[in-house]
This record gives sequence, structure tokens and C-alpha cells, in this order.
Amino acid sequence: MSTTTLLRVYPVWIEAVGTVLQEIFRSPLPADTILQQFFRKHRKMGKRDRAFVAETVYGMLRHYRRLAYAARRRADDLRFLTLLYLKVFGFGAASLDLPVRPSEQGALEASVQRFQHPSLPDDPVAALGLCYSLPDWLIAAWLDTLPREAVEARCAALKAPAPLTIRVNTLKTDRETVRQRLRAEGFPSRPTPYSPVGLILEEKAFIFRTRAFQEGLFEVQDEGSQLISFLTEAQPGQVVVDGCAGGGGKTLHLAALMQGKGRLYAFDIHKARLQELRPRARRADVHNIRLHVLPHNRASIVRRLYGKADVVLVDAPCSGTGVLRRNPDAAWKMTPARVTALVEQQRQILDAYAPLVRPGGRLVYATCSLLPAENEQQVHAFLERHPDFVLAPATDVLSRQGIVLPHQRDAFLRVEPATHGTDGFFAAVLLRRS
Ligand SMILES: C[S@@+](CC[C@H](N)C(=O)[O-])C[C@H]1O[C@@H](n2cnc3c(N)ncnc32)[C@H](O)[C@@H]1O
Repeated sequence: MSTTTLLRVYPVWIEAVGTVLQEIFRSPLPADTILQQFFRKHRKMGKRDRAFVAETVYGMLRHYRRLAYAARRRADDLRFLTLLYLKVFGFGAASLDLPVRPSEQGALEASVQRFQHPSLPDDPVAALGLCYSLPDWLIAAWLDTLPREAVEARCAALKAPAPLTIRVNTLKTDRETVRQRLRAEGFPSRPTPYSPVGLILEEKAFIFRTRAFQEGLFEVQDEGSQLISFLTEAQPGQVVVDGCAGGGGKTLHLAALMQGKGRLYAFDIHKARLQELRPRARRADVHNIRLHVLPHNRASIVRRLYGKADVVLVDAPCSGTGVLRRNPDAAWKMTPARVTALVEQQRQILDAYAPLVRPGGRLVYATCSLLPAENEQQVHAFLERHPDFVLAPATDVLSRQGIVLPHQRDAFLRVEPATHGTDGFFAAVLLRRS
């Protein structure tokens, strides 16, 4: 007896997918924000309808270029592209009853064939770009420094959905306790291979309603992101600055490493992002954070800290090319010109925050980018401008804390989905000479 269910796909679902996609391409806002806005406007949509729309939108963003190639003349027809996507990828284990019009049938079947067996160009940039639905400029930048097989593995891994990973709040509990608590609430998980405080949920689930979450026992945070805070080796009683704190994912981890003791400054230029940190800190029982919205990086609070910080973390705004599996729309919104502007912004932020580090203290620079211009090149240029800083091997810093990170070839930390199963992160530990 077959257990496959037949799911009827309603034309309004297809329409909803098209509306959301159109807005994502039009707006500078990220896809998850647009989806949330859409669902807020359509409160009557049920749980299953929302899941269908969200999953289909994300899937289409992941494979957009190849879908458009396969659809040929109908590439501008979002209804057709959605049907094509659903024909190729389906939705979960259900078999789909799609609202295909008889006039669309032939073109759809031919497009499915072209999607599954594309005739790829000889040029490796165009071939990989089409095959993995990524822009040529990005593939070209990667092929400049990596062999084709490594680029292909990276592209393939960035196309797979990311796992749901959490960081256990060691201010309140330990990893095994959270694992048991979540299992008891119906959410089994396994330990992360590298971070000693992470768990990977066996299945994607809405875990914000669990008691364990409401009690502040964990935060959702990718394992790569968790490793960045360990590079700071922040200690209780220290003066620690999180210069680009955003919603505070890493700030909260720094607070846990400091055991809630010492001064932890969270700076950001965006008030709304920093505001997200307040309720998260309350839930996590963190009370040593001082939040400051900066009009610019030479604000008086920043100047007052010159030479005083034991640790400064610069988790810089970047292209987000390391987190494309979570934000696939970024591939289509980012441009080489935008990357150039980001590199300049990162340089300015680094130069503004470097004077805060006390002699003998450390600056940790991190991005979720996989582009050398934002990473290695940015750090080498920094070291040329600031001869009072030296690079410390990231693997040494981690191994002192019992973290063994494979596939590291030099002093930098590099993790990504293809090699570590994490999001793509880059980091450098820069020590200020005493
Ligand atoms: C990669 S995000 C930070 C993510 C955050 N650290 C976390 O772990 O959740 C970069 C942040 O830098 C902020 N930013 C951009 N320019 C800045 C500047 N000049 N000074 C401080 N923060 C800045 C952005 O608003 C954004 O929140």
C-alpha cells in the first residue's frame, strides 16, 4: 500500500508564490522579511499554505537561473516558473496535483527535460553559474583562487537547505540538559561536531514555542557563527566590545563566555537591529551588556574606550556569500560594485575600532563572506596600515579551548557548508603588540 499523499496545489498558492517573488526581486529587503510581511497581510492563510509558499519561494530562489534557462521564452512568466519548479522538485513527500492548463502541458514537459539535462556551455564560469544558479561574477571570483572541483563542491553545498542549529546558553545550563529537554518536548538533536555548545536539530521545526527556548536555555545560531566568539577567548571581568552587534547573536555568546561578568559593549549603527538584543538578553539572563546606537564610529563612547578594550569583535557587514543557503536571494541582489563598497566600509570600521584595543589585547575580524576581497585581502591590508597588530593562528586559539577544526591551511579561520557543514565564515585574530 502506498503511503504517498496527493496534495492539491491551489491556483492561489501559485499566485502567492509569484507575488512574493516579484516583491523579493523589486525590494532591497531580504526574502524572509518580505515573506513575513506577506503572511502578516494574509492572516487567514493556514499553516500548510504558508509552509508551501515559503518553501517554494526559497526553492525557486535557489534554482532561479536554471529554471529561467529551462523555461526559455516563458522565463518572465512566474506562474510557469513556479509550475516548472514544482514539477522538478515537488513539495516534501507528497505527490502534487498541479493546476496545469492543457495549453501549458507541452512547454512544461519540455522545460522539465531542459532543467534536468541542461546543455552546459564549455566556459566553466557560465557552466557552473547555470548549473548551480549563481551569478557569473561570483563563480569567476571563486575560480580565481580555488580549483574547479572545490568551487563545484561549494556551489552544490550552498544549494542545500541549512540545518537548524542552536547554541546552548551556558549561563543557565549545559548542552546535554538542553538536548534532553528538547527531546522530551519532541525535538531530537545531536551535538555539533566543532562547537562545544551547539546542537543540530534532527528536523527543521518551530522551536520558539518550546519551554526550553522560553526559559532562555538556547538561541538559534549557526555553528560557524558560534566558532567566531570562541576566537575572542573573552573572559569574565574583561572589557569586551562587539562593534557590529546587530541583533546580538554573537554578543549573547560573548556574555556567556564572560559568565555575565565584566563590561560588554554592543555597538551598531542600526537602532532597530540593536533593539532585538534587549528581549534576547533578558531571556538569556544576561545583564552586563551596554547597548549604544552609534551615529558614526568616532562617537564619544567609542573614543572613551581607546586603548581600554581587552577584546574587540568586528563582525562586519559583508556580501553574505557564505550564507547563501539561508538567504538565496542575496545571490541576485549582490553585485561586484556593492562588494567594492562593502570592502571600503569594512576598512573604515576596522580602522575606527582598532584604537580601542589595549596593548596586548585582541581584535577579531569576521565575515560571513566567501570572497577574498572581504577576507584575506582586507586583513592583509589592515596589517600593512597597522604594524602594531600581528596575526595569531586561529586554530591555536581554538585548540586551547579543546576545539579541533580540520581543513585549515593558514592562520585564518575558514569554514563553509562544503567542508564543515556550517555556514561560510571567515575570521582573523589580530593581536595588538604590548
Ligand atoms: C554581519 S551583521 C552583524 C551580525 C551580528 N554580529 C550577529 O552575530 O548577529 C553586521 C552589522 O554591522 C552593522 N554595521 C554596519 N556599519 C556599521 C558601522 N559603521 N558601525 C557599526 N556597525 C555597523 C550593521 O547594521 C549590521 O547589524
